[in-house]
Amino acid sequence: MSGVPEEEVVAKFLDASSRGDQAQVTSLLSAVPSLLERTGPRGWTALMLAARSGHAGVVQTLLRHGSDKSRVNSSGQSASDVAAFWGHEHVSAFLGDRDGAGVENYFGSEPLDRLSAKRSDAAWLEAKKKDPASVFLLFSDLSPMLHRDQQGVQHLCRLGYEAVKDLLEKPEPVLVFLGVEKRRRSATATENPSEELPAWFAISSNEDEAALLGRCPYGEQKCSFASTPHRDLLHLTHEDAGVLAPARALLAWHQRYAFCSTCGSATVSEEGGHKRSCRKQQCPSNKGVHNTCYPRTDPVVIMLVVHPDGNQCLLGRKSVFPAGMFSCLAGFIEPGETLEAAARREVCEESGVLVGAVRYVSCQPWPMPSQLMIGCLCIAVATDIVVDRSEIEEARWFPRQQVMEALLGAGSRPGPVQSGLVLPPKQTIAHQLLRHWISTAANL
Ligand SMILES: NC(=O)C1=CN([C@@H]2O[C@H](COP(=O)(O)OP(=O)(O)OC[C@H]3O[C@@H](n4cnc5c(N)ncnc54)[C@H](OP(=O)(O)O)[C@@H]3O)[C@@H](O)[C@H]2O)C=CC1
Ligand SMILES: [Mg+2]
Ligand SMILES: [Mg+2]
Ligand SMILES: [Mg+2]
Ligand SMILES: [Zn+2]
Repeated sequence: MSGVPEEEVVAKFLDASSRGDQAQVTSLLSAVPSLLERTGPRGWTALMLAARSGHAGVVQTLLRHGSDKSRVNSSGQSASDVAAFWGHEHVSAFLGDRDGAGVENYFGSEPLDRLSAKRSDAAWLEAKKKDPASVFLLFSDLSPMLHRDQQGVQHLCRLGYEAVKDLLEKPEPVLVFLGVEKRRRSATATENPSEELPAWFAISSNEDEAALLGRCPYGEQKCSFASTPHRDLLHLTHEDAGVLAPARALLAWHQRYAFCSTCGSATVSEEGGHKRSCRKQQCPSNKGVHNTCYPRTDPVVIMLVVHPDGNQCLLGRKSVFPAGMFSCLAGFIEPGETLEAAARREVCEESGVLVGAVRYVSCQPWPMPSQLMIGCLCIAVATDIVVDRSEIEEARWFPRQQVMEALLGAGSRPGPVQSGLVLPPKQTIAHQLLRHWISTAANL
């Protein structure tokens, strides 16, 4: 390799990575290992270039040689961001700092098969309740029993039938059938049908918390009930968060809908805890199309509003936020309103900014108590800010660079917080919308 100008070798190496020429990448790397972290224009590494074109083999070779996958280009995009933007999911999965492989938003994973057809099969549900393989999640006032493993990771406590048997025997226990474990990927034709796989239930009890902790299979000392849901429930694994979201939302609904909102009579839990019907047979709520018997999901639109110059975004802060924290604007969708209209209305009400195009990005169940956060990217058409102080304390346009620096400090990757801006944690869709904007703006 001697005699060849170094810049020429770098260009050759980056070009081979972007074309997917694995043989040339390997041979250049064995001659000049320091090529691995050399960059081309706008801070692109070989790993980012290979990821952009979906060259899985080259990406793996570069990772094997120790390429740093957390590195970002001059626009703050990692190789994983670039692969995801170009739709190379298989590449972004193993580059993944995207926790929960393929699941974008916390609370959005679906580890259980809901098996909704079985909710009305009372005999099957009864047998499943007594099945020693069934799993029960125990809640006290909407807080799940949690335990911390040796690595400090928090999990939902999985209790067996024997540990909750007496609670199930009480009159009308608050019990919800969540579903059965999903079949393993290696499923064969001879494998058990879904009905035979372990079932999961959520049960709520108003017994003393200390007494409930005594039922924990991992030992009382290691268990606790979450005390601050907005904080404590954001540190579970993606799988547990995906089970918790429907469980908590359903239990919260049972807690608040003990009486019929049409006639005031008592309601009774049916269909594995997925319906509460009025006991009075003639009640209008028991006829035709109605929505008083079914669990609630309240749609909320959450927006990242981008300035027409493409380089700033609008963020607001409520007075209850920690110092320096700003987040995306959000608001409940009202009856008879499209999500686009709700996005425009809420942004205008809270900040005075006018929005044109609205594009859906992704959504997040938010079980505090049962919202569905519908995440959008919006383009502003008028940028003057007039804040509605009853909802928001302050709203501001933030430059892209400042958001990028704050994101690097917000937990998903190590990095100094120099920007003075604090963003919500990565478990929130607000954070993911900001990441989406940074990773899909120009320079890809
Ligand atoms: N996951 C995430 O990233 C984020 C989640 N969120 C969540 O989104 C939700 C909504 O955001 P927010 O900005 O507060 O909403 P809005 O801007 O619509 O304002 C909230 C106000 O709406 C009223 N309200 C409460 N419940 C409903 C309902 N079901 N339908 C219509 N109006 C209602 C309340 O008024 P009153 O109290 O006067 O009755 C409340 O003060 C919150 O629960 C918040 O936790 C918000 C931002 C980020
Ligand atoms: Mg509002
Ligand atoms: Mg709001
Ligand atoms: Mg509102
Ligand atoms: Zn009724």
